[in-house]
Formats: sequence, structure tokens, C-alpha cells
Amino acid sequence: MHAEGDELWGLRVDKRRAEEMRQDLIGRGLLERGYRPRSEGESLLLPLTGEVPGAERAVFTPFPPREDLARHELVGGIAILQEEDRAAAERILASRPSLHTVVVPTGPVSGEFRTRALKVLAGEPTTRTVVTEHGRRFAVDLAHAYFSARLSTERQRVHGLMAEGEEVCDMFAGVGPFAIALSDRASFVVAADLNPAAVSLLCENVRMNRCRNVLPVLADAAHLPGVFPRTFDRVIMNLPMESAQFLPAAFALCRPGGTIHYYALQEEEGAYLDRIRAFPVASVAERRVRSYSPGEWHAVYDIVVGE
Ligand SMILES: C[S@@+](CC[C@H](N)C(=O)[O-])C[C@H]1O[C@@H](n2cnc3c(N)ncnc32)[C@H](O)[C@@H]1O
Repeated sequence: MHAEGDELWGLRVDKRRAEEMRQDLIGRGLLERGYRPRSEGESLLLPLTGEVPGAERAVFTPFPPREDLARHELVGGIAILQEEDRAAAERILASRPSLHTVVVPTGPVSGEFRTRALKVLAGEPTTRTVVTEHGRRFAVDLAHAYFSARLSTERQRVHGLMAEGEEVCDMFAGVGPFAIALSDRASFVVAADLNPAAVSLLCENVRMNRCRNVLPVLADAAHLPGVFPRTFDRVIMNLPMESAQFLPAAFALCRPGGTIHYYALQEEEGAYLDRIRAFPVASVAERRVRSYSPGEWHAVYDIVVGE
């Protein structure tokens, strides 16, 4: 035991790859999560639960107990607090070296673009950050384009359902987390959004992830069948509040035997089945993705399109 902390094994990583390495170590159960990583110039020393090749001994400071920190959500280097409490924001900022900003929403997620106004409480005055998800990196701007890390498991599930070489259309792509996650199995992905800020970040993310088969499109999803008079193997509809009105476009875009993933917020099982069955459907399977608020959940309908 040292005055400033405890001596542990640590892994030295380049700061630009630190989040990716951190996620990798978490996945392998090797990150010692009770201690603060050490910042040293261009590198970060990540505390480990044991020795790994290339590890070195170093002194790490324990994080303050979790219960001292106000509840918050992490999106890349930004923490989102639920209340405007500047002292709490400063404590959160100090608790993790990977954080650069703490914000509080000043309104609900709203409007066509599904964005919300945010106020910076501590740290750098920005709402932009980079999120790492399953080895992919996404530039996001929480004030100007929708992004939620909560669907990352769902994106992996859809990825797991895909056959090699599928042609995919993501009708409400946002900054591209579905489109980019699916691109390595797809032959190509059309990724559309109505929000110019989202499409601009989507272009950045396509570049950053070196995707060569994702086509960002600034378009209203209702017009996609006219813009692309062809069909796709898989169509993603992630506009949970109101995507029923886009079902005609989705069925026009999906080939018979192809799959539409239709996301919806609902308060009862099967709430959208009648609207879906108004179209040619070979089969439909409904599942709960995650809870949203008491009594309301995010559901997905996997629809196999009929003849
Ligand atoms: C809930 S977000 C989903 C974004 C993305 N799929 C994700 O998982 O992060 C819905 C997106 O649909 C976009 N949008 C809303 N209406 C649209 C429309 N008529 N056509 C195309 N995109 C639309 C919004 O700008 C927003 O980025």
C-alpha cells in the first residue's frame, strides 16, 4: 500500500486506442475497475486484475465509492446527469480520466430528429464525443443528432442473423451505428436519415471505420422506394415512436423472403401486429429489446416478407 494508492499490474496503451483497449480488457475480465487509469503523456496505464504479457507494475488510485456519485449515463467521454448539479458534475468528471464533459438535458428527446437540448455543467464546452462499440468508433453530437448506446446488443443480434453478402437498407440511420455494425457482413448498406447533422456525422463515421460499402443518403424514408427502385434483403426501421406510417415504404424496399426489423415503443404485447399484417407477411416474431419507462418497452418485430 502506498500513500496515493495501491501497486497493481497495468497495461500501457496509446490514448487514441484507450477506450477500445478498455472495452477489450473488460470483455476478457482483465480490467481492475475499482482503480483510476493513469494518464502519462500520450499513453494511459490501465489497471489490471493480474499480469498479462507487456504489463508493468504501477501505483493506481482507487475510484471514490460509486454511491458518492450522482446517477448518470455515459456516452463516450460525456456523462449525462439527470439534474443540474454542478458540484455533482465536477465529482463525476474527476472520477474517470476518459470523461471530458458532463451535461444535463434541458428538455425531452423531441422533434423529427429525436434530439434534445443539453447544457454543459463541467469540463469541455462540447456535446461531441467518440463512442466505441464492439470495436467500431462513432463520432456523435448529443445535441444535434440522435444516438443511444442502449441498442448495442440489439445491433449485434441483427448482425448475427445476417448471411454474408446481404443488401441492407437502414431507413432511419442516425449517425450510422446499425449501418456500420452490419456493413462487414453486407455487400452494401444504404443508410438514410432526414437530419443533415446526422448524415454529416454518418459520413465521418463511415470514413473513420473505413467502410467501403455504406452509402449515406440525406432523404425522407418515405421517399426511399422512389430514390432506390429496387429491393433489399434486410430493412432496418428504428424510429420507435412513429414508424408505422413508414411500413408501406419498408415493404416496398424489402424483397419477398427478406426481413424487416421494425422497432416500436409499446405498452402491450403485439400492439403493432394488426398494422404489420395488413402487408404481405410470411412470418413475424416479436421480442422485447429493453424497458423504456414503467409499463412501456422497446420492442422489435422481425418480419419476413411474403409474396
Ligand atoms: C431513433 S433515431 C435512430 C437512429 C439510429 N438508427 C440509431 O440507432 O442510433 C431515428 C432517426 O430517424 C431520423 N428520421 C426521423 N424522421 C425521418 C424520416 N422521415 N426519414 C428519414 N429519417 C428520419 C431522425 O433524424 C433520427 O436520426
